[in-house]
Amino acid sequence: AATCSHDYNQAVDYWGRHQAGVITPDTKEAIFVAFNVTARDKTQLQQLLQLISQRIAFLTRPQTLSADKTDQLPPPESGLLGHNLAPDSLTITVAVGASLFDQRFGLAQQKPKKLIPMPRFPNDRLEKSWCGGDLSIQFCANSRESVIYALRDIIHHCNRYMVPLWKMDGFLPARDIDHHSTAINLFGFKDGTGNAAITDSKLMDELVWVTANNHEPAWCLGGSYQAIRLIRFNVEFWDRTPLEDQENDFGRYKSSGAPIGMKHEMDDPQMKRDPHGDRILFDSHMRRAEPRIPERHVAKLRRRSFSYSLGVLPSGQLDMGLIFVAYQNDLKKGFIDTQNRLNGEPLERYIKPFGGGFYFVLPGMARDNDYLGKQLLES
Ligand code: HEM
Repeated sequence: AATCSHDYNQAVDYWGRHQAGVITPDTKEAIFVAFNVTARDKTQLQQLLQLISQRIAFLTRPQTLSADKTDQLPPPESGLLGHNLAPDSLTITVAVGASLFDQRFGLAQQKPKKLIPMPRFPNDRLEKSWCGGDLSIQFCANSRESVIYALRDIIHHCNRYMVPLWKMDGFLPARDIDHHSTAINLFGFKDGTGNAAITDSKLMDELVWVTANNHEPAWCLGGSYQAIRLIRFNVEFWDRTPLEDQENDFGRYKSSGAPIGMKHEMDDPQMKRDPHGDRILFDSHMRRAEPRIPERHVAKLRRRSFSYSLGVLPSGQLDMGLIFVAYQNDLKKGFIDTQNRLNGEPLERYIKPFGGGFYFVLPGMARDNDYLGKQLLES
């Protein structure tokens, strides 16, 4: 008989050299929220980061709530998870935007060298209310109520010092997470096949984590640049597009995920044996993003995207698409150069980026008496 063995008590360590949620395993649910900081000076900013860090330490481990309550006061927590707080693989990842380094907190000298506000790329139609923010917080877990609980808790404890600007809910197919298969996106294609393996720590240092090689301010070591892009899909148009065109747009088969001309998802596309782009078109998403000239990982980033699905647009079309997320230790060689290679790709007929931002994921914190951003504020 089939067994359901979902372990809600599963916990992901929040401490370490790096924050969790960047190269920890994919989850079924996510929330991305950008905040503006209303703290008035550096001391209040420090209090904010300490508060967030304490909440992360609390929320990401199993807890039993104490029974004492006063009916004359608001309950201390939302109650969404009942009496036992089970983290369900919750990770909370905090990153800072370029605007945090303006004159308010005296941090201009400490700004990560490559951190800039997200520019407009040619196919973008950016909506201001979906862009930027001083902070980005990524919540990931395997159930919707777990990420909502964590978001509500953090806002409850920290709203003295920050206000939410925009929020987007994301998901990955539960069946793919449960089966450890590559998640299928809302175009029906396996998304993540070409990603560098999170188990290869040397490669993660080369692509994702800031190391001494990146010549960043010392406090940045162990951090990473986060690029978030909110990308709307025209799924009605896509669903009327012939399969061959869909597959040529990506350079991979829809059902197997194999590179065109190959059998299996993980097969090498052997682009050297296709020098004229007869098999995998030069214009395909895969070949533009990762031309493999001369080597693998021309795109120096690691993707960790989620799908989103909202309501109906004024046009009567469905509002759904991708929360594209990339982590890299060099925003230029990672997201920006890759996006510039993709500009003008045939896939653009079906996609419209409308929001997001660039942020820098703070280095990790130690298990006790530490807080995120300590190196930044005390450097
Ligand atoms: C509408 C948005 C997008 C969709 C639907 C999409 C989907 C896909 C799919 C299906 C693949 C092939 C499977 C795989 O290797 O994961 C892929 C590969 C890739 N995509 Fe995207 N993607 C989107 C946007 C982007 C953006 C904005 C970037 C970066 C700027 C990007 C970078 C890459 C890279 C680097 C690969 C790996 C290619 C390889 O290693 O062969 N994608 N994408």
